[in-house]
Amino acid sequence: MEGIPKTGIENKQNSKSIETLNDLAKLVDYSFMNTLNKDLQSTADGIDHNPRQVFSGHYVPVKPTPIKNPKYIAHSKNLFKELGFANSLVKSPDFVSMFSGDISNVPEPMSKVGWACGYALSIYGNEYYQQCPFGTGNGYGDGRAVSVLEAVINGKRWEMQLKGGGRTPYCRGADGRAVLRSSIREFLAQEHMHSLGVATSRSLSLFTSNSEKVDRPWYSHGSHSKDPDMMISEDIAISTRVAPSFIRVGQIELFARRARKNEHSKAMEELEKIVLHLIEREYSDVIDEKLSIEEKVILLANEFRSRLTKLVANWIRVGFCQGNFNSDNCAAGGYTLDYGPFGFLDLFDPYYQPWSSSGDHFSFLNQPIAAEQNFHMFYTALKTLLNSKEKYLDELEEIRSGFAEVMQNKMEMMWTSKLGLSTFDKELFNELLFLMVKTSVDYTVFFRELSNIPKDINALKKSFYESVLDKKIEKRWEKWLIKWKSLIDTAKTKEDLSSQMKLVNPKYTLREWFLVPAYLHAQEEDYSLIEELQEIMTNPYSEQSDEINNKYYKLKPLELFEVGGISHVSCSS
Ligand SMILES: Nc1ncnc2c1ncn2[C@@H]1O[C@H](COP(=O)(O)OP(=O)(O)OP(=O)(O)O)[C@@H](O)[C@H]1O
Ligand SMILES: [Mg+2]
Repeated sequence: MEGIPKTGIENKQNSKSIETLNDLAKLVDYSFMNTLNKDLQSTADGIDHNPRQVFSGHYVPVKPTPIKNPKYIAHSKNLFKELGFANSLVKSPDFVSMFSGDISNVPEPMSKVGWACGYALSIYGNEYYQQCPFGTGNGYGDGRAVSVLEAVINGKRWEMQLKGGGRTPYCRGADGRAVLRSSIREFLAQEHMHSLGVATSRSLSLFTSNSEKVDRPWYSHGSHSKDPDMMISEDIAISTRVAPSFIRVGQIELFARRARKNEHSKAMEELEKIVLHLIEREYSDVIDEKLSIEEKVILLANEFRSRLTKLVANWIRVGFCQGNFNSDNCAAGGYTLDYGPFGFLDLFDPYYQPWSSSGDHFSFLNQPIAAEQNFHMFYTALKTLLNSKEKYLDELEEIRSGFAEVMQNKMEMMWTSKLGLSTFDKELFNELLFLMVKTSVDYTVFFRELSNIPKDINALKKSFYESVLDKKIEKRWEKWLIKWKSLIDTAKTKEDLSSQMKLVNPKYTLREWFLVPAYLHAQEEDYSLIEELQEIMTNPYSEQSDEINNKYYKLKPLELFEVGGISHVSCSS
């Protein structure tokens, strides 16, 4: 299992557990402030909450806006343990203040001002400027995400970022807030993905406000409408997410676009600085500091290609669809970022897409292509740094043009492991795809049942949404199973193979219809379902109690298909 790729910092443990904010303050390290540029127009106090253009610099000092009357909802016990945080820390008044947005009284040397970053947007390989209210791209970036801390904890560098932390210059006139519903989804999903062994940003804590609400478009009960059909008033929340950095492909693009257009005298220097920063934060274990910038760029492209292809193959392995895989939602460290209109598959559908506004671009089995489009934008940005040096341009081009093949290999390896085989069998796989679509199969239940190495197709029928099978299709399933059995690794005992497959095919995934009651109850101040889901979904490969099995290992009820807010969403807020 792997989480976020290692940062290469020596794995030094904290000398003692972190019980107070003062203990945490001793570990802070804002070294990026020495190497990156601050926006020159900003003032040091960070009271900079109105939308405006940010023309240069890598970050803008921003003071987060606290939520009123913060109330604890959840924290990740797993991440707390990894960081060496005592569980009692989460309820201490100074921790609650800080991670609900009030950093005005944090202990020295913690910064009393946070920061937000600008980034560009490309959708499916096309540069966009329209989403910026000024039409220039200078007003787009972290509109509601404010980082508040960087620290080296247990030998790893972590950045902590409030999502929903109030307006920043990039807010585009919006409120800078996140609602409780979407914050619960993101909070649970990040830790679930980590437990599934998929690289991701992590969840630290989640606080809601006891008294502040905002209006958001949403669906009326049982609505089949594609877009929300009403406005609702929702509680707001701040969740804190944690990663080695939050640099996005879009961020590298922003500086490359400025350099390409020679927008100001430091544009090229700022591009180089952000790329070196990315390498330092996310790739220092594989890229030697002493190499030339060109050599570093080549290694970076190669390693990011490797991480991104692995990431997307992993998404497909666990049935995850990111939903809005634009370049600004694509972390340059190669992990999952932005759990907005994401979804876990119930019914297997290659075109499954939880975000009703995206068409097929970001649909389930198109994610490798969407990733390639983001990689193309990353490549285009990096090219700007190679100073027309042919040798390096050729190498970079080769990495770019090899993306599809590397992706295909990773996909084949992934399917091979899901099927418990040692080599990829195209014919067997294509027939399975056909049958899964034809029979309307539940993706998670099917692969988990297959992991039991059933003697006939009866056990697999548990995963079929189709209750009556066409005779011809039934015969094809039987034939398929016989062929599959003839190909599985006979050197292994049935038990060994089954255990191996169960480590690849999760039993429990965070389906949207599990999340809906959890956030609805939370709106009534009942957080028990959040706790229950947290427990179950951080052990997704384990066999759990019969009660949990009956409740969470099952097909999606038919009446929930095509219902707005359950089967699709139109925005993430
Ligand atoms: N309520 C809001 N107030 C201000 N800015 C917002 C708000 N909602 C979204 N944004 C900004 O709009 C852009 C696009 O939104 P998107 O849904 O991709 O992001 P998000 O879920 O807020 O962000 P992230 O990618 O940081 O997880 C982002 O730059 C985001 O910061
Ligand atoms: Mg986003």
